[in-house]
Amino acid sequence: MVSPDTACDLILFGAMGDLASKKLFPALYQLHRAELLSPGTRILALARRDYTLDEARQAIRERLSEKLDPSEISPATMEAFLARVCYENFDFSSREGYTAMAQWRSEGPTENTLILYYATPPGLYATITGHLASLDCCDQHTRVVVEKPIGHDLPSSREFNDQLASVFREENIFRIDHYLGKETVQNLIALRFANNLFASQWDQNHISHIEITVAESVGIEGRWSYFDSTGQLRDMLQSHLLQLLCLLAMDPPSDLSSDSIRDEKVKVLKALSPLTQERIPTHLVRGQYTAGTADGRPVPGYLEEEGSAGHSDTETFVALKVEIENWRWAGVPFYIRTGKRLPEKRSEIIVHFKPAPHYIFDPDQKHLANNKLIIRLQPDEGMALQILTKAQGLSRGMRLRQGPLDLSFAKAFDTDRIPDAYERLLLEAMKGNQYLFVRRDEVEHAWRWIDQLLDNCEECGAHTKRYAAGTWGPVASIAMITRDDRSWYEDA
Ligand SMILES: NC(=O)C1=CN([C@@H]2O[C@H](COP(=O)(O)OP(=O)(O)OC[C@H]3O[C@@H](n4cnc5c(N)ncnc54)[C@H](OP(=O)(O)O)[C@@H]3O)[C@@H](O)[C@H]2O)C=CC1
Ligand SMILES: O=C1O[C@H](COP(=O)(O)O)[C@@H](O)[C@H](O)[C@H]1O
Repeated sequence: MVSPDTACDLILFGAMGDLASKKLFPALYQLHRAELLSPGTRILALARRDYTLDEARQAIRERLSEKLDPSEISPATMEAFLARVCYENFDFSSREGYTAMAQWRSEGPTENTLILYYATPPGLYATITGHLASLDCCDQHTRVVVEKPIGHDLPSSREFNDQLASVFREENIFRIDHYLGKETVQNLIALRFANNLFASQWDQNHISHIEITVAESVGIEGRWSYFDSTGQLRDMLQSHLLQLLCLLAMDPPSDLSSDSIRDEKVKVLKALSPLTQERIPTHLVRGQYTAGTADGRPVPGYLEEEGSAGHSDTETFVALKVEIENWRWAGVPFYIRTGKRLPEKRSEIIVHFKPAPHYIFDPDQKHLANNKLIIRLQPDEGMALQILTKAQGLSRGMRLRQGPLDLSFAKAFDTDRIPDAYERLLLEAMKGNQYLFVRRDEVEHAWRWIDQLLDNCEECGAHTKRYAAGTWGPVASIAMITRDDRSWYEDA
């Protein structure tokens, strides 16, 4: 837990945007409510709209009321939280406005740690950094929190990382991948390295293959122009899915320090087998949704979404087979898929263990033979280990039955609420702990792998395939895994 003594001056660039309304202010409010913010912590909200301080606080109050459960709001707590918040409006691209920010900073205690949070459209990150540098607003202790995407490809991410490095020290740069803040994602470290049962079985001797599914039922939610120039590969695979893969596949770090964990993740990224042009037809499926249904309602196709240009080959779904070229994982495929407008919001990892070396039961039950560990990241956070037992009853002989050892975190630990990822991430940034943030070399190795994949797709003229909203992606995704005599978990 963070010491509430760590007083910070948190400056939020883009404080009236979607991310700030949906995630950042609710997370800050929850930290305040849990008394995890130091009494001395101050928040400066910056945006373009011309609000007075009262209007800005009212806007934040309304957004919090929409977002939080009524039981979490008390007028006294809300007012005490809002009293921490100041507001300034200016255009971040013009130098002048930054003086108001510097003024606010100079009015507070100088010992407060300065944290700058970039929650603006990514096109503004470089401009803001440039102004902060030229106005001498930062010192060697200033921290910066940067939302994804960090660049659009390897060259642009390097350029931006170089610029950040010219102003901030790497140990003060907090690159967000909000999946790392999710409790269930952090639990991968506990599961793997606190339980020798799993630690000793976590390799190609015992595991046949692993599935990672991050499915969303939403479409692109009014972000057509951002999404169309990005796509699911860059938006989700380059960041969240590769991070999940790293946490699943990395070797044990020698301790829990930021660098020990990140060193191990980098080794995985370096060992990813390239998706060459020869492999693209069998190892990669990209899809784009057409009209269909979501939660029982008809929904438009990607090309009919608001803001659409009417034509595009951008993928809203991707499925791929990834191999890791090292001793631990040789010959173990990782099947990964993620998409918009799938039947439900569900993120889960399925670890398929190999069958026992010698099989003595009815041959007609051999299909049951593999143990599976199902890690539910969201919703119904928890995990289940599918094991084989004897089917109960006198008439059944030695028949096998598969059943789960099921652990639902909410039920087992009587958790009333699981903290949102941003609560954890803001807390760690205030503490100065980087283990849940992405280091420069991780971002760049991830881009290197994604760039070659996209280049190879283009070279071999691979196009996106269509799937109806409300289905599990193009049929080619099922064919990809069926070719290996396997199936995606929900089809099993
Ligand atoms: N929204 C989400 O769920 C997620 C967002 N992100 C990332 O977070 C970042 C912010 O996204 P999001 O909140 O959706 O963006 P929005 O477009 O909703 O918000 C942008 C904010 O920046 C302000 N702003 C924009 N241009 C200027 C300018 N020239 N001068 C001053 N203020 C400006 C806006 O001010 P005003 O409102 O006054 O115009 C607004 O407060 C992006 O990098 C995005 O990729 C990452 C993960 C999820
Ligand atoms: O970063 C992003 O993540 C969200 C999905 O996050 P989740 O926590 O709801 O699983 C995704 O919708 C968005 O496109 C992407 O930019």
